[in-house]
Order: sequence, then structure tokens, then C-alpha cells
Amino acid sequence: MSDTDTHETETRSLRTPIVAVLGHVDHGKTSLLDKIRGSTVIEGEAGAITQHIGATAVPLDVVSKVAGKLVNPDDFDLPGLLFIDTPGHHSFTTLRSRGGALADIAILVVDVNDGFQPQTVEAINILKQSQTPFIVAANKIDTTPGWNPEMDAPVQQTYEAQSDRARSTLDSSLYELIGELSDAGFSADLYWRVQNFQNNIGVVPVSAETGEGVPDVLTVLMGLAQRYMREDMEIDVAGPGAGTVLEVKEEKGFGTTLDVVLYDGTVRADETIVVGGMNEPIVTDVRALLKPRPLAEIRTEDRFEKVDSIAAAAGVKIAAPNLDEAMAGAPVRVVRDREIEDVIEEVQAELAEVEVSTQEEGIVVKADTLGSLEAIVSTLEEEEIPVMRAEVGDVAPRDIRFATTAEEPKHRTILAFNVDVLADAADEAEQRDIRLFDSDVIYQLIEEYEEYVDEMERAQQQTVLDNITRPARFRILEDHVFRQNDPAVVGVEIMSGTVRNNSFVAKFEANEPKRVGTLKGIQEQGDDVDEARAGSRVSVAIDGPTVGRQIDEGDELWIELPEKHAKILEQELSEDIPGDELEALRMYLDKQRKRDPFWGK
Ligand SMILES: Nc1nc2c(ncn2[C@@H]2O[C@H](COP(=O)(O)OP(=O)(O)OP(=O)(O)O)[C@@H](O)[C@H]2O)c(=O)[nH]1
Repeated sequence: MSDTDTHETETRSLRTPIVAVLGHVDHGKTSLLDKIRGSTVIEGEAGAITQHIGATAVPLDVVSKVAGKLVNPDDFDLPGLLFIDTPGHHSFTTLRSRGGALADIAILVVDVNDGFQPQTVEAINILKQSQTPFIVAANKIDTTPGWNPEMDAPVQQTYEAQSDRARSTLDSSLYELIGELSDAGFSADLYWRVQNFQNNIGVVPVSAETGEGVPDVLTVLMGLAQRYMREDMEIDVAGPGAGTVLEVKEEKGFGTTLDVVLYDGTVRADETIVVGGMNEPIVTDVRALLKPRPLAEIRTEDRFEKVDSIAAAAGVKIAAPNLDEAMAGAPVRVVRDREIEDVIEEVQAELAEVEVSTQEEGIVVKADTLGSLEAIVSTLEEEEIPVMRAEVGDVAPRDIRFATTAEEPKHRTILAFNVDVLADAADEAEQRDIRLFDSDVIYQLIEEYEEYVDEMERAQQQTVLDNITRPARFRILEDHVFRQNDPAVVGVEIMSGTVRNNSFVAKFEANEPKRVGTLKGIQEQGDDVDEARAGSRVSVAIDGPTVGRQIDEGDELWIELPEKHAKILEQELSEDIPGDELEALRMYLDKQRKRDPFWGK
């Protein structure tokens, strides 16, 4: 970054890096965040950490106090760390900025006993996609058998103090985890062995319960940010603010408000802002900028305190008119001295960057935020599931009506992520036979849909198989003619396939099947049956031919296959029919194609 093009009016400054916490359910995301906040409250003087809307700021001096000798504040000029309060990759994907992830760094929490779980993999993929640097917190080390905790200690100190047995148990869990990271395409190691954090992921053993390793987590985050992100943290702090909507919330006395994470510039209490809306960008004037009141004053009537302005990086609540259609995950921009049209265009361009491509045929997806919508649609794309409409918002009757326009039955489906299904929409879905899936876990939503499609396809195939003529080859046994005609009754051996009653019987003459009659009865060991499988010997009644004329002892007979059925069997069902039946089909096709190479194609 050069200083030569810096405008004179600019006030360059380093902002706080934004940190997000991701990981599988119950691996300890919330506990770790609470521990970081809790220990910093204790260690720092009152008010040292500041509660923002949706985020917590931990200033550098607090980080260094907690981290003790691990951190030398003189090595750093970044002001601290801003932790997003809502953990989970859902909020991570929601939080975007200018096309990328809003979080500058992430902590991937993995239960050291549990290792990789589905949401760990999902989180890793999201981090990979957004190219967000991260560290791995190998959490719950205190549950290692024989562990002797030393509250809030740096991890190497407490590790050295453990028994050999506890150490080696922990080691093997850690190495397993490092192996899993490597399988996922990341070279990783215990953080104190990592030289280059750009190529290697640092693993920090930690306990959110005892605080062991928490100093290390803060140190590594701070070091990573300082070393690799410092330049990106340089902003014009007095410039027009830019941020991302974290949540759209109804707030008593303020109407609809926006919880915003500001990552650039400043927003003032009287400014005009542009916000991404469901239909078009919303232009509105800030009515109030709100911060949470300090903990000590939480009992007062209003939970919020009005401020005149707020600078990045920070979490803030914005009260303004006309915010009903604002979307979580959408950009927010302060207009200041720019043309409103230009800012609207900027917001539109950023919204257009959300890569949600739809097709003419496919399913309908509804999600609560732009980021989650993008994450779902990209996963669906990987799974080759086409999407016909992808929108932010609750499932409404018009979505149901739209879903009915899908041609394929398996696409007459709505996947709803973290949104409500309006009551009349649920009714309409039932009436119109539209399947609704809802979940707040992406992989579950998609897995459920795929299972449904599999089930549906199996059922469809079964119906097709039930209604299609199936090939079979059989032979009239010598000395087993029980009746010459009307109908002819003969003993046969079935060589391949399944012979069914009421099918047409054919005999090949010069590679051309000639229909000789209809199966009008099958007897197996004296009992009437509807069908008989390959390998069995049965007597059959064939209506039509006379033994000694159209058919004879030793003749090879076939169930006559309509050309259309032969084609479906070969092209679509060849994997679903038994091997001997497939063999009969191939032989039948070979004979036909000697005469007509395109038969059944
Ligand atoms: N012994 C021990 N228990 C822990 C630790 N971290 C978390 N737990 C426990 O594990 C459980 C899950 O922790 P949470 O922090 O709620 O996990 P989470 O990942 O935030 O879970 P969700 O918010 O449901 O996704 C809780 O019962 C915690 O008390 C740890 O380091 N050691």
C-alpha cells in the first residue's frame, strides 16, 4: 500500500480484525467465546472489553494481560480483536463484505475427543471457499483421562505439568486431528511448531471449561492478524461507513432496526444510508445509532444507549424508517458527500455478486440471509441439483405456486433454511402436493432432500418395472408334451429371466421373433402360479400353437418383448434387473439387431 495516493482529508487508521467462531454442534463454540469474554472481564479493568451489538471487542492491552508473557504489546499496532457474538458457520456465511467474508480470521472449534464431524467439514469448506485464514481450537483437553487442570494457564505450561499417560492420550487425539486436517487438504501442526501460518494451520489445544490454552488462542489470533492482515486493516476511519447487516430486528420503541457490523469508515446519527433490500436498495435516514448499555447499567429501562457516531470495526444497531424489506447479509453504505445513485449502484453491484444462479427447471430455495442462500445454492450446484428460484424470506403461498411449475416431480420441492413457513403456504403446499423441507443445518437439508429423491426414484422404477414386459428364455423339454393344442400344454425349463402368465410367446425364425401364442397358465409341481424364475421346470399352457407345427419338443421360446420396453430395459433399467434377465435381454437384442441394427435404440 502506498501513501502517495492518499487524499489529504483521509485519516488512515488500523481497524480491529473481525473474528468468527465456527465448528460442529456442541464442540464448544459458545463456551469458548464466553470464556474469552469472561476471562477478559476478570483480567482487564472494568470496561476494558466493550460489548457491541452482535460483537465483543477485546482491546490489545487486555489480550496481552490475558496472554501474559506470550504477547508483547510492543510487537503489535492493531488495536485488538472483535469477536462476532453469534458462533456457527451460519452467521459466518451471512456476514459478507464486498464479496468476501466479513470475518478476517476464524477459529474452527473441534472437540479433541470427537474429531471431525459433518459441520466441521462444512465449516472447513466454507473457510476454504472464502479463503479465510483460521486456527483450529482443539477443545476440551481437560476431559483427557487423568488431566490435572491449571486454570487459565498457557497450554504448554499445563501440558508439561501433566502425567505421561495424560500427555500421551492427548497427543494421540491431537495427531488424529492433525491427520484429519491433512485429509481435508490442510497442512497443520501444533501452533508452536508452525513457522509459516500462511501455509500451515496452527492447532491450539484448549479448554473452554478451565481456560487452559485461552491465552494461546488470543496470542495466535493476534499474531496472525498482525503478521498477515495488517495492510487489509488499514482504513480511512473518518470516511463514509460500510457494513453488513447481521440481523433485521423489531425493537420496542424503534420499529424495525438493523444490527450492523461496520468494517469500514464511520456512520453518524443523521446520515443517509443505502441498504440492500429484498426488491431494491432502500434509501433511508438514520434516526438513531444504538449501543448496548454497559453491563453495570443493564437494569435501566432501555437496553440501548444513543451515540452520535461510530467507527469501524464495530457492531451497532441502526434505527431508521422503511427497513422492513432489509435483508440479513446485505450491504449498508453511508452516502455522505457522494451521489445517492452511485451508492445505490454500489449496493446493487455487491448484491449481484452473490452468486446465486438459477435455471428454468429445478427446486425452490428460501433462506434467511443472502450468505446462507449463496452457501446452499453452491452446495446444491456441487450435488448437481438444479435450482429454479432462490430467495431470501419466509416460504409464502406464491413460492408454492411457483414450485408447481417444475416439470419433474422431484423438483416440486421447497428447501427452507432457517425461515418460517407461513400457515397458508403450508396448506397450499399440501393441496398442491409440494414437498417442503426445513432445517437450520445445510447438510441436513440437502441430505434429506437427496434421500427423498432416491426413495422417489426407487418407487418410480418399481412402477416402471411392474408395468414393463421382461425378457425370458425357455425351452420345451423332450417327452413333456401333455396336450397338442387348445391350449398346448408342455413342460419347459426356464433358462433365464422370469416367465409371467398372460405374456406373448415368440420363437425366433431367422433372427426374427414370430409370435406363436399367449401364456395362459403356469403350473409348478401341480400348483397354479403367476410366474416362474430362471432355473425352474414348470408346465405351461400356450394358447395358439399346435405342438408339432408352430412349436416342437426341444424348441427355444421367448417372451415377446415390445421394442419400446426393450429400449427402456437396456437404457434405463439394466442395473436394476437380475443378471440372468439381463443376459436374456442381451441375447434377444443381439438376434433382433442382426436383422435391424437399430432395433430398440
Ligand atoms: N469439559 C469440557 N466441556 C466443555 C468444553 N467446552 C464446552 N464444553 C461443554 O460442551 C457442551 C457444548 O458446549 P457449547 O459451547 O454449547 O457448544 P457449541 O459448539 O456452542 O454448541 P451449539 O451452540 O449448540 O452449536 C456444553 O455442555 C459445554 O459445557 C471444554 O473445554 N471442556
